[in-house]
Amino acid sequence: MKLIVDYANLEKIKEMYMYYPVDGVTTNPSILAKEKRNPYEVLKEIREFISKDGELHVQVISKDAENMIKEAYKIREELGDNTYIKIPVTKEGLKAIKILAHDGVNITATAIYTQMQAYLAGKAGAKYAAPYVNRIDNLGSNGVKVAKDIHDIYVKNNIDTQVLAASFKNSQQVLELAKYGIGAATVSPDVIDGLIKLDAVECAVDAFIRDFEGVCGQDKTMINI
Ligand SMILES: O=C[C@H](O)COP(=O)(O)O
Repeated sequence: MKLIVDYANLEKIKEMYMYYPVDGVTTNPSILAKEKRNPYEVLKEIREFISKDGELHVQVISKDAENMIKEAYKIREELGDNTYIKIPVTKEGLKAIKILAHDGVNITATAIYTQMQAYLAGKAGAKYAAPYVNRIDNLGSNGVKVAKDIHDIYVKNNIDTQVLAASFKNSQQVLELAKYGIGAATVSPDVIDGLIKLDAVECAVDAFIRDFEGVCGQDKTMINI
């Protein structure tokens, strides 16, 4: 399972890349709005940092297929042809996905709440489909199960689309989908930090250091004993 950073703040993205084995960056209009400046400025800085081959996902704003397609080409012109264009899976979105995928544009089908949205997006040629795990949970359904079902539907129907699960609020949701082997999860920095934050680990490391210092003295390491 790829691990992608769902964020647009460059400093935070740099920190995530420094500490964690992450595979790319996803954004959406709300995430970009938090930066409070021209979204293309923000996205170009991210693109420069992750390099031209890094995986970057950027969402269109329009609601009709014709303008979604125009936006897709503008985004590619600004950020490179390998940029994944996020298109919400509405009826108009499906029309745009079909046309763009046919033209070789990388599509991430987004705003997915149901298995059937994902099935149709996959058949239309999307490279990724992004079910919103936590938002589905908040509707009283089961986001992890929806994401697993979508993975199974693709495998059983020979649809060459990967699940890129999104909208995570806790480690358990990420763990369940990693165990299932879905294609990718896009996760906010605070939830990524939570994947490894465990007091027991800190306590174990501190105990090792105390034992070592008991024999070798304080501030000693394997370099200066
Ligand atoms: O682009 C979609 C987001 O990953 C949704 O995440 P959120 O539910 O935390 O806003």
